[in-house]
Amino acid sequence: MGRGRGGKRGRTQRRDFRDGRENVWKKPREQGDGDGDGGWAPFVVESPAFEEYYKKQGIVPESEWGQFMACLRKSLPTTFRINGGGQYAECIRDQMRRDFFDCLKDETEIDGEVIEPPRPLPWYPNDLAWHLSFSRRQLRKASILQRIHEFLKEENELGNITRQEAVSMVPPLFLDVKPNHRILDMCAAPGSKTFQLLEVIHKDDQPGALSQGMVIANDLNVQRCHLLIHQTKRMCSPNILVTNHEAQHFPGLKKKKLEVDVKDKEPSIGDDMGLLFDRVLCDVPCSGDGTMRKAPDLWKKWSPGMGNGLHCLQIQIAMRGVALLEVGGRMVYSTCSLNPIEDEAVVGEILRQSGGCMELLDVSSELPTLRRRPGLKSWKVRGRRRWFSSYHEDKFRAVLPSMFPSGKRMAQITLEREGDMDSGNNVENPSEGATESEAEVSEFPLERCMRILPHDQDTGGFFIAAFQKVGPYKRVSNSFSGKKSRGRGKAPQEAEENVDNDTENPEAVDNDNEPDNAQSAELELDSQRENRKQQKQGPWHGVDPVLFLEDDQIIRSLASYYGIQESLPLSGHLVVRSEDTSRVKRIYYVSKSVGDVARLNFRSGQLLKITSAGLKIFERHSNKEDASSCNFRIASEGLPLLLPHLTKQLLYATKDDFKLLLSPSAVPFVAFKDPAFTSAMQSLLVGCCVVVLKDSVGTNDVTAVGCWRGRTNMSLLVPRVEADQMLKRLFPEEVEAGDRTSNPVNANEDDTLEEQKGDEMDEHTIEEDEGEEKGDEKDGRHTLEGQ
Ligand SMILES: C[S@@+](CC[C@H](N)C(=O)[O-])C[C@H]1O[C@@H](n2cnc3c(N)ncnc32)[C@H](O)[C@@H]1O
Repeated sequence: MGRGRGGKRGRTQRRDFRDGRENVWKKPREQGDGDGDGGWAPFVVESPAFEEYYKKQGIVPESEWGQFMACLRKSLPTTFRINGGGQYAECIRDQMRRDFFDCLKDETEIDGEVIEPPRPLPWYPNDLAWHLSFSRRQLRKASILQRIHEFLKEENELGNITRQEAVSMVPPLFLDVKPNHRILDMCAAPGSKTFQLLEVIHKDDQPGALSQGMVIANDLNVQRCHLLIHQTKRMCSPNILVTNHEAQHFPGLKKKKLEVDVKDKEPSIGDDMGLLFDRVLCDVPCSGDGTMRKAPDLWKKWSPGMGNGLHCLQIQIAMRGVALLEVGGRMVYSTCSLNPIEDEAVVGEILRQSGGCMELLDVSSELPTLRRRPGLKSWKVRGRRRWFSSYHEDKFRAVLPSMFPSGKRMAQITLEREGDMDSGNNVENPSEGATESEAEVSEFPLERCMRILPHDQDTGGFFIAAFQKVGPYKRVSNSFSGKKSRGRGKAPQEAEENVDNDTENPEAVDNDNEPDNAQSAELELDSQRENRKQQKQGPWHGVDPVLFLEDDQIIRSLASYYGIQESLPLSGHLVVRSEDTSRVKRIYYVSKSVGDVARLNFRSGQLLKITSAGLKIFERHSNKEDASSCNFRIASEGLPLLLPHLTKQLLYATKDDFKLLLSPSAVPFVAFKDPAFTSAMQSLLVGCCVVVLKDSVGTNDVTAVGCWRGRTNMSLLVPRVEADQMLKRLFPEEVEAGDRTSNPVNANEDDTLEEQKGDEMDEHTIEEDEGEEKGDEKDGRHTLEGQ
């Protein structure tokens, strides 16, 4: 297990600090490009269209334009977060400071080049996020930098830190999460922000007690959902549910009318209002032009159509978030795009459509050390052929009205004029004095939005807006929404008003006049339409339902074999994915909060497509040596949860014996040095057991591993690579560098893992990545080595 919750168990997270950042800045030379060296060429980092667009939008004062562009062309520094929060994370931070960073405090020079010392991100709580900026050349020259690099690489592999772009850490901080909150992360993969949310949910956890909060992490892309499951596994949290829906059609769970059961004595979630959330994070798909520093290929691809094409989807997702938010709850909308069409225009439309139920929060007093610029109140819209300063100019409906600061369009003037004529009003000046040349200004306090510019603190670009729901959501019909929708861009229906799956009966947003330049929106929506058809079929075909394990025999056998105390209730908390309990391969533990949602989902007709629920704690394991023994061994990630409640099959080893146990092959009983340990071992039943490092008991870093007690020997139930990392961490002085590397088979497995995992590199791109379904299957490799 390693070290408890929050990456402390040491799950492998092989992500090399070198990789990703620098390589992204090179691309293969086209074949036959002349020099024949087969080498690399840098990306072209300019785009006249980009410059023209943003100069016109005025997101950066003219005087700073050069600085802004120069910064965008530079590669991004490395930033990382220490995982898990709490005392353990603080220990790592202190060790890192003491051993490495303190000696670099005062800028040092290498060959006349100044080394910028590592520094904590000033706005991130408790100095748990850091910024490093060394060049490869500096790394080669200075041994201290090499040591830092190695240390971070290792911590990353152990799952103790996560590389994450600085600005991507911001949205969860403005969500003001409390440990008892129910949170919906609408577009969650690859999961870096979900991880942060889980950290807060578990921040006050005491050993043996479970948090009441939960996170539903949703993503449209199933491969990316699996990536997220893999990332968040390191939190060892039973308080997470991963779902796979179009966020704009995220199901509203409510008991079917007939099933609102009077026999239910205790009120439970969903009885009255459907499943609502205390916090909603809308980190929507976007054009991602704030990420050019790490994805320089965007320079070549960039066009205004990228943002225009996503505007509609972004509004739909956010409005679904509004509907699913509790009154009094907070929602954060964020993009890694600098484009006002994806940013302020969407925020304006959220405020417009929510008819006063959403307030745009002034969060200027929160995270005061984070440098940000106020949102724009005025911007322009770029159609395919021309610029529009105002809806007055869009006579041919080339762009969507919601893209304008006023949210109006020409058709509206006609309608207003007709209305006014009917009521005998003066229609001389229907547009209240606005003329074609006048730029529009939004009526909303959009200056409360935040735009993070790259050159302000050497980051990527980002946009964030925080809302509070101040009243129930009643859909506001657009004054020009009388026409029939052509079926695309359906608006979400509010959860409060919806008894059944609202995807069955979506109301139409008035976007029947598609903008000329919305082809990418068309493509995006096309690919999602297919998915929607399938979503309407729920319960889900081809997706195993989440079922509560009600087989008393199995539950009793687990409780009695491992001596699980009542402090960890099993009944009502164990879920499986197969109806036939004789074939159940994995058992998951869900917190009460997740269990409640799973039950509600059942009563609502299984509208949720659940990819993963809770935390895997047991895996089937046939025991050939003793058929009468328990058929389930403890899964590595379930060990931190179980450990405080175990009373049987539990051993405490001295350092020497623990080290022996971590060796690659099975260890005969007679080889252990401590006779008390050997005799305790012999008194265990044959099968899975847990060995705790004696010295770690009572510390923040309880170290334990799952083992197999055979007839004459003990072997580890931990992947080799994890055992090697544990060896290295616990016995650094004794483990030879050569011994530390895992065997080639395991190393390869994990390299593959690394490629699939992705990190902030992928989080804001709208293209599919190369993730693979892995989820639990990956743990099929927890084989009994050496038996
Ligand atoms: C900006 S990324 C999210 C990054 C994530 N919040 C994180 O911090 O790791 C946007 C995500 O939205 C997903 N996505 C795209 N369209 C979606 C939709 N209609 N509903 C839900 N998710 C969607 C993409 O698969 C992608 O993973």
